[in-house]
Amino acid sequence: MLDNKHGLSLKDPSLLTGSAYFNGARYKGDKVFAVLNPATGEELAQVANMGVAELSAAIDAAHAAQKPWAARTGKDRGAVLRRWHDLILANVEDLAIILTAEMGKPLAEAKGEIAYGAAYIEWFAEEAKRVYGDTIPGHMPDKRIIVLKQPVGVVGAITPWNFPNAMLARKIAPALAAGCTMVARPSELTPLSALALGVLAERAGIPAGVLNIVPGLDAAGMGAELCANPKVAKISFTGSTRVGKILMRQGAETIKKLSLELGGNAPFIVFDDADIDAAVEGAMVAKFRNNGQTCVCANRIYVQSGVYDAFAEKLAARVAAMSVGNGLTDPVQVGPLINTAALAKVEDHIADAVANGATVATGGARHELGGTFFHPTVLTGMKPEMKISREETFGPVAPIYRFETEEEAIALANASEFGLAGYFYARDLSRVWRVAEALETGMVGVNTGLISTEVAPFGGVKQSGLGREGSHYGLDDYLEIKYMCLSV
Ligand SMILES: NC(=O)c1ccc[n+]([C@@H]2O[C@H](COP(=O)([O-])OP(=O)(O)OC[C@H]3O[C@@H](n4cnc5c(N)ncnc54)[C@H](O)[C@@H]3O)[C@@H](O)[C@H]2O)c1
Ligand SMILES: O=C[C@H](O)CS(=O)(=O)O
Repeated sequence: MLDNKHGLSLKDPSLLTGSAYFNGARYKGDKVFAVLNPATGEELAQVANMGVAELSAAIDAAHAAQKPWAARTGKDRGAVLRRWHDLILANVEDLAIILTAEMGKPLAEAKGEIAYGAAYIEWFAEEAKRVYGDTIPGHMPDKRIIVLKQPVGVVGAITPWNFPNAMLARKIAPALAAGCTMVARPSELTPLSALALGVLAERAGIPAGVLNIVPGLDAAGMGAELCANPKVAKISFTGSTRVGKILMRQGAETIKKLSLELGGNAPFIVFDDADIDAAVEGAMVAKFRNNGQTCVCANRIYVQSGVYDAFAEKLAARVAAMSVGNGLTDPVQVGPLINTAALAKVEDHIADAVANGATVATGGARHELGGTFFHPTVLTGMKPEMKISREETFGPVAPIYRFETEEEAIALANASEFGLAGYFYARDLSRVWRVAEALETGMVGVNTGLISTEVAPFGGVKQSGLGREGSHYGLDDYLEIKYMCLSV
């Protein structure tokens, strides 16, 4: 698809914009940065390099817009969100092309992400009408107790590059449904998807100042401003645990509310009573979705001794058959890694494992396409002391560890400071309950490798984050509880 704007074949070229959007207006300025296509290295667009001054202006706009936005009924806010949802789905082809071009995931996965992000908007368009309070029997005859739920106020959002549409939609939707306003700073690697969402938000009738999207290279400075500015009530962050800790420290000064969706290191356990073919299919999804660049990806695969060889052989065969290429031009399963740093981490994890006795069952090397393309890889003979056991690979490497007993598998799975997702395959019902309850994760997939949905509470424990996104729980993170004591 190489015609019209920036070499992309878009039905609506106005969706590809490099201008920041805040206070209902677009800003480009003379300071810009380039966004590159990771599959080709070509420049896609030049994007406004906004800084702390522009971010502060956007925060002022969000603050001024918040009370009028909250004063509208939940039903009215929901109707605006619904219009935005409908516009996103009506433009799914263009949004997916922009997403694949800047992030690299195959077009089919990009379309899936757009639909997934829109599902959060649809969900919270409905939830906007259900911000319920309580009445509590008074503690004295002349007292009446009412519990109100009110929006927290201005929300600062910072999002990652791996799901540049859905990770932002999953924050904007509950925030605006609750009556909050938002200033969002997308990843400098993939700002175009966020800016396209802004174009459609304006068309949907989201008022000026309610949603503000401010790209910029100064991630640390802009994050510090969001954390320090007293007009910002809450930080909603999705990204690495490393940055999450920085934001927690910076937000402490003004007691910022926090939603943190951080790093993972998901265990994927296959017991000897599992359906092995189903487990292989589950591992393919849990490991290789988005080329392994997903927070809930299986990072460690533990297989019980009796089925180890059969599982490893089947998985290696499926992985070896995966097609690799430019997700924009070819119907491939695996695109490029986002950048050379990601490629270096994948190679480092493989080299460390092999140096400590692991075997490459398939893959293990850069792809002939060059750039950041890499052969999907399966490693066997893995040991807990290897780097890949304790670090999030965030790439297409499936390390398979052998275990003997259920107790050993649970101990191995829980030996991590992370606790986002975990998966296991087993058919014994008592085992299913024992293992699901024992895993120290926020989410557990049982006989499935795909758990992400807007109807369920997404989030982690330990150092994988705070709070939940999606489901009816997801609105709570954007609401304050107020208790009213009425003398009658
Ligand atoms: N739990 C989840 O829902 C979830 C979802 C997607 C990604 N992630 C995690 O995100 C990571 C991959 O994404 P990434 O590479 O974009 O993460 P990252 O933490 O490097 O960057 C995330 C965002 O923070 C910004 N940032 C970087 N340094 C900052 C600072 N000092 N202050 C403020 N902002 C700063 C980045 O520019 C980016 O916009 C992985 O660890 C992955 O597990 C988690
Ligand atoms: O990278 C993790 C995101 O949360 C993606 S998903 O929600 O699992 O699809």
